[in-house]
Amino acid sequence: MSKKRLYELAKELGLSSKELINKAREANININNHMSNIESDEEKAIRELFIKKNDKKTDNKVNVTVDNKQKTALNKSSLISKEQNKDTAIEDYDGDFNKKEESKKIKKAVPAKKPDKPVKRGNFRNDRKRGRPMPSQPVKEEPSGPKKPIKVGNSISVKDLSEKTGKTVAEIIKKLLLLGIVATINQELDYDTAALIAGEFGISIEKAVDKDDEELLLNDTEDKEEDLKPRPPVVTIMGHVDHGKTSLLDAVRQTNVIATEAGGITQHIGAYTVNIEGKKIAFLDTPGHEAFTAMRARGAKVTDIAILVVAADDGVMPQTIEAINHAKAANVTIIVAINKIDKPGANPDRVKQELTEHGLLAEDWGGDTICVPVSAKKKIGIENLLEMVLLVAEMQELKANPNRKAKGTVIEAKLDKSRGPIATVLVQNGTLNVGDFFIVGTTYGKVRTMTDDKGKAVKKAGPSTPVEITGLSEVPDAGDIFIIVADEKVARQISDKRKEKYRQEHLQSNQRISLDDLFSQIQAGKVKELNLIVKADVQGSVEALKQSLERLSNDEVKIKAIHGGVGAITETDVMFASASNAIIIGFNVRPQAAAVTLSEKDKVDIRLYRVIYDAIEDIESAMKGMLEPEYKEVVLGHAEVRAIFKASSIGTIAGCYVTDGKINRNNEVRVVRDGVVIHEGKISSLKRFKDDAKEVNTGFECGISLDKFNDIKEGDVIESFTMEAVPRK
Ligand SMILES: Nc1nc2c(ncn2[C@@H]2O[C@H](COP(=O)(O)OP(=O)(O)OP(=O)(O)O)[C@@H](O)[C@H]2O)c(=O)[nH]1
Repeated sequence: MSKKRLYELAKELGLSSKELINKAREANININNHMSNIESDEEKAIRELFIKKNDKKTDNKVNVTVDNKQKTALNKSSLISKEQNKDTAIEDYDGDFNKKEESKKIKKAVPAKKPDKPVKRGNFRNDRKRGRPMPSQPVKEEPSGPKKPIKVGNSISVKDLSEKTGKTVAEIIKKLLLLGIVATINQELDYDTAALIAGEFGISIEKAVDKDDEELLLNDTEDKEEDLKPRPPVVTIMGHVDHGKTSLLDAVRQTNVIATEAGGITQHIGAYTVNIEGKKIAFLDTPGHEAFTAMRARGAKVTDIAILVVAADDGVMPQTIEAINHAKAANVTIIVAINKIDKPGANPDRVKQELTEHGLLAEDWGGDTICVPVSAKKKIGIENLLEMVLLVAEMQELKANPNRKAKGTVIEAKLDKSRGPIATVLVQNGTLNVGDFFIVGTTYGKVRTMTDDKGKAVKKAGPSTPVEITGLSEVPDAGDIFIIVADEKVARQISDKRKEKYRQEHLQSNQRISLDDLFSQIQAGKVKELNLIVKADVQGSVEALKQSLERLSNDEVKIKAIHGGVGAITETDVMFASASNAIIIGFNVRPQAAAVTLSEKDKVDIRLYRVIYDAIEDIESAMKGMLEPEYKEVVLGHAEVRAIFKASSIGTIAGCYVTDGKINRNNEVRVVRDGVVIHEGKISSLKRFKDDAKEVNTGFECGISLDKFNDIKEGDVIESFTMEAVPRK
């Protein structure tokens, strides 16, 4: 008799695998995971155990706890074994209420589940970034002012300082006036000024980390266990090139479209949701581990499950291994889809064999990695794969609280000509509503419209739902965290704070490159690279400019267009330029007012053009200065040493006669004795009689002293010269 898998038995009993494992463990039947095989006597014991338990429950008049999930399992199990289902599942669970009542009672019964079953949830997995508890409240002030130091971030408004210190606004403004600062109630004071003013009142001040302010503003609270509801899993598809990632994504999407809404036109918004017998799975649409890792690098944790596609005719390849490592590093469960099983050369066992070398042991070989044979092309095994995804998701007990302000991650973002900045956001917790104010990265906005992956306008989006939104003030980056805030003021405040922080962190003071003084900066700093940010009215111009400008690079100066985009020059562009010491080139676009202000503050050079050629020519000529110029020595004149005077205070003074050209005090000189250069250096003093002279011309006498050189003799020739840069071609 073939052994039964635990999850199969769970299905039959209408339980989650996790519940069954827990129950089995109570009875000392040791089972590792939902894929474990169960001996027939164990199966019997479990059945008995469960039936007994259940009878007890019915006796005690406790509602049987079958949630929707289990109900689906019940229904599904009927496909497998209708008879058994009748015998065990329905009768055992339904106890004394009739079938019609079932769904109503089932729903009602859910909350009773917890107290009824004190099962320890050891491996509770939760991918949401949990909000930290609120920082302690600001110190309560006594009328005389607080004893403990008050916390102030990088800046604080006069009003807030008044509140924190317990002093009136007038008192603070008066103190400021005494310091020569004319301030208004809403004026932001920097930390040092705030500290000074507080000090005047005998109140000490402490630097608060910016985050504290932000956390207070975000007012993010941790969800209570009882508020958490199951949420759909979020899945990423990874694998080696050509193993069928895109085909599989399409196959999954099509399976769903045919099953649920025939003819529905799907939109590519970066993610989509599939519906499998009432249960949802969210798929991220960008295949490959690069996108996954780029997101993770930005601190975003989006994926719950990774489907690793391995072509059955090709086996484990370098990117398969990479994908395994990336998924493991992110602690994401891997399900293997052995693809292309329709091909004549397909060898699933070889794939499994190769996977063992990378720490993935197939479950039918005794391990716990689910491997599903599929053909993306022939649409074989897709539903089975999706069922496995749901099974793993169930084990993970993924949960979120739909009844709170939404929080999520940007999956994709772009600038749309007519609609402005657009982002696809995956809601990870809470529910997103049209009209919500949000902060995302350094930018903010208000959800104006929301569209789902079927192109349908929606008003709400719950956990694990991807939606495309409009109403952003700028285009965010993929991986940016998206958080709903109380109102526009808070959104703007946090955005300002983040922008300022970003600016502070990336500001390399006095190292700004500008086209005008590029040359001298290069000389001083030996800069060999010119970073450009290119903004233009249309994508075509962006690309054309980027390419033409980068083509100006040569061996000595590299031109790098580090960023290109369509639309006005924004504050973010200036920040980016500031951070990367770049020059902004605008073609047929204007900078926004805030961008101009910031560029002046941060000394970011913005160049605006209406003709591409002008832009190229400008950079080209700046580059000529930028190149380390070739130097040529130019001799300016000679003077003959005719007498030597020693002065204790100055040292040796050479009495000279300028024979040709001129001697300029600021130019370099060399001392030539019998045709040999014995010294090169600077003039320390040049005099005509008693007076200092700047320059002495041919035919005149003068007194010359040299800097750090006294060994000068009668008959020496002092040659004045300069180095002149020769612009390169
Ligand atoms: N016979 C067969 N061919 C398949 C199957 N799945 C994908 N292919 C083919 O394999 C090739 C690569 O498939 P893609 O889906 O583009 O693979 P990918 O992994 O997305 O490739 P990249 O996007 O280049 O990384 C295509 O020619 C597909 O038609 C399958 O199940 N059976």
